[in-house]
Amino acid sequence: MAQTRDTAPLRTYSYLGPRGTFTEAALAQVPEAVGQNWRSVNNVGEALGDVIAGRSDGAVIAIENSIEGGVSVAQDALATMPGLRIVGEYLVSVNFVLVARRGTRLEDVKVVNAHPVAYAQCHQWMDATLPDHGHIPATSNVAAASALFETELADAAIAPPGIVDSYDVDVLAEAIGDNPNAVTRFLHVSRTTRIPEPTGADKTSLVAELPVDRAGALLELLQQFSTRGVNMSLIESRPIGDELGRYRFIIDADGHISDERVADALLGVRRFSPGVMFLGSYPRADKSPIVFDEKYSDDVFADARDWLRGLLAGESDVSSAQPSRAG
Ligand SMILES: O=C(O)C(=O)Cc1ccccc1
Repeated sequence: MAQTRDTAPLRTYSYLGPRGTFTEAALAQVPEAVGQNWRSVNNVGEALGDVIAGRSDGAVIAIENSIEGGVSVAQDALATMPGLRIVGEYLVSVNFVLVARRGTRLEDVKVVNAHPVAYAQCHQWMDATLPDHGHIPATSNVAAASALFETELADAAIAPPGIVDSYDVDVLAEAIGDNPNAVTRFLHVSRTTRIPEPTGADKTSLVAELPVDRAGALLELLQQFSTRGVNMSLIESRPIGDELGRYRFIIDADGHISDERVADALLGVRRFSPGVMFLGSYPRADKSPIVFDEKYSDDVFADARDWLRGLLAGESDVSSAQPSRAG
């Protein structure tokens, strides 16, 4: 096993490769991964499988794009592979170029290699510029370009701008993404059950199923958060897959599981949902502090609990009169 100078073994992190992908740029932002062993893999399931099997200590996976929305394969993998925890999130700006083997002209491009998420983000440009093109899916943005040198099935590839540093390609068009401000959110996933310390700017992710055939069940799920003053930054449904019409919900809530209001909301979800999975509490990539109403602060929850404990212990209710809280 590889060793550092002080003989501590290097940790291994799996990422969607090969080198030069946006996922690698996200991994480069993970402080504990710097200087460690990076393992390039071909898909999200392989990266998470490495973590579960102990081949890697962590994995970085794309989870959401500002144009395309949730990366469903990553959401489904997290919801169905037990033993994983999210310990961090990172943002990477994504933009794309169209590249080809040297000498290819744009008007000769008939078939394009592209990662499906990248392809979806360039579809306006592709449809306007190459209206009759075909698409071959690639495992990653860099694999799309490298495949140009393995087969001639495609004439061009959608790739990150840095591709020119590693491959001998012509750039046929730059900035072909439909939105120049596109951002992808990546998760750092590990096997640890140790929850990162709260920072005041945290996020909690979970997956919850609804009780079947109950009117208002989704509203009731949302109420678990709203009645504790917890904002949700994401809620997305994904089919469970066993039959039509059954969904699980992927939820990101503002705050940390050690915040009383978040813990109380999780207890509510646990009581209500037939299938709930805690995915982790971790610092937000934008470091923006969570804003919440004073009546949902930790002190107010603790005060209410003390009051109840006192009543159960036979204390009089009079001494614990609390200052009134508006709202
Ligand atoms: O990491 C990459 O480069 C990928 O191929 C996955 C991807 C696809 C589109 C946007 C961000 C990440």
